[in-house]
Parts: sequence; C-alpha cells; structure tokens
Amino acid sequence: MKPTQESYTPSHPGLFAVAFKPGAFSSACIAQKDFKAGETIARLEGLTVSPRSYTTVQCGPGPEDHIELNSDLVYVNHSCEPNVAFDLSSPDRTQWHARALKPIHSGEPLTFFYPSTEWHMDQPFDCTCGTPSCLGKVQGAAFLKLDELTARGFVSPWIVDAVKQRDASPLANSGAAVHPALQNPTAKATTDCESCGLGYAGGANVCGCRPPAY
Ligand SMILES: C[S@@+](CC[C@H](N)C(=O)[O-])C[C@H]1O[C@@H](n2cnc3c(N)ncnc32)[C@H](O)[C@@H]1O
Repeated sequence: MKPTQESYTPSHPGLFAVAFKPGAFSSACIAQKDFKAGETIARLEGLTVSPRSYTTVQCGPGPEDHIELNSDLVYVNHSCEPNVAFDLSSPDRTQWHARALKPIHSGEPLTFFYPSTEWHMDQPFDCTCGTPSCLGKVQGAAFLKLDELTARGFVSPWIVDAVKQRDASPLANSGAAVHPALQNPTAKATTDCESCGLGYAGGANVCGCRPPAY
C-alpha cells in the first residue's frame, strides 16, 4: 500500500519525504537531512505481513515472509548502486532498519538494491538508475550471481543462502531439468519449486531441484 499525493501525510518529517511525480511509478523518497555512512535512517516500525507485491519487502526465506512498510519508505526506488540498505536480518524485529550505505545529502533520492531482499520480484522492470554498474533488467536475486549481489554493499542472509543452495545443486545450470510449466520461454518467473521453495526463471531451473510431478 502506498500513500497517494491526495492522502499524503509524511511518515518521517525531517528525515525523508515523498516527491510525487506524474506518471506511473515515477515518484521517489528524498532525504530531508544529511546522513553519514552507516547511520540508521529509520527503524522499520508499523510493518504488516502481506502477500508479496511490488510494494512489499521480503523479510526471510519463507513464502509468508513479506511485509508492507506502511511508510514513506515504500517510495524508495531501486538503484544498482544504492545508498541505503533495508536490513531485516536480525531475529529481533525491533532491530530492523534502513541504514545509509554511503554519505547521503539532503535532497538526494534514497535508493536500495531490490534484489538484496527479494528473491523473485513481483513486478520486474527495466532499471533506469543510470549507474555505471546498472544491471538493466531487475527481476530479483534468483537471476543474479553471488558476486553481482554482494557488490552492492548489503545483501540479506536468506538471499545469500538461497543463491548458495541454487549454485550447489548438481543440476544447477546443467539444463537437465526444465520445469514443464516453463517450456514456454515467455513464462513468468512466478512458479516456486515444490521441493525447495525457490523459483524457476525464464525457462531455466534456477533452483536445481528436480521438477515437481505434474
Ligand atoms: C515500491 S515502488 C517505488 C516507488 C515508485 N517509484 C512509485 O512511484 O510508486 C517500486 C516500483 O517503482 C519502479 N522503480 C523503482 N526503481 C526503479 C528503477 N531503478 N528503474 C525503473 N523503475 C523503478 C518500478 O515500477 C517498481 O516496481
């Protein structure tokens, strides 16, 4: 859920605010003060568990581990060279926070690397961050190599674990197992393996498990 311009009340006045722009998905969350590298920008409070959507953030490895931020932070856009980490890695949820990865100046957009939390993104998009290391298509960590993830300053532990599990599979990248539902090359990466819970992507079996029986 996102606040609209009409209903907008800043959730974190003095820290950051939404800059509404015309056009779908064109708005952004802008710093209203300077932040030092490593500084906590905000504790993630008022979260609600929700089915995965383009506004949720993944908070663990399970199918139910998606939360709505319920704050202006929902407007933080993706960048391939982000200035913020969404760190939901502590077992103590009161420690979940957004943290500056580098010095951020007042007036700069806050950005985070979406695949640092998301295995499969609900709404993949062509990235417009314009940074030198831009990946182009942003679909989630399932589509990336470990070094492409760890180069961004922060990556959630369940993402690292899932990538290692994928890469350790004897079937990974062998082409030996293609999910029957994805023999159509235009199939969307929304099907999770019934064995490991990870996803199939773009016709390739990214989890490496044997396809579930259909
Ligand atoms: C949670 S919203 C972020 C706020 C969004 N800009 C808005 O105005 O509603 C996530 C969506 O914003 C868009 N978005 C975020 N970062 C982007 C980027 N680097 N390039 C292109 N689109 C982006 C995508 O449509 C994405 O699904």
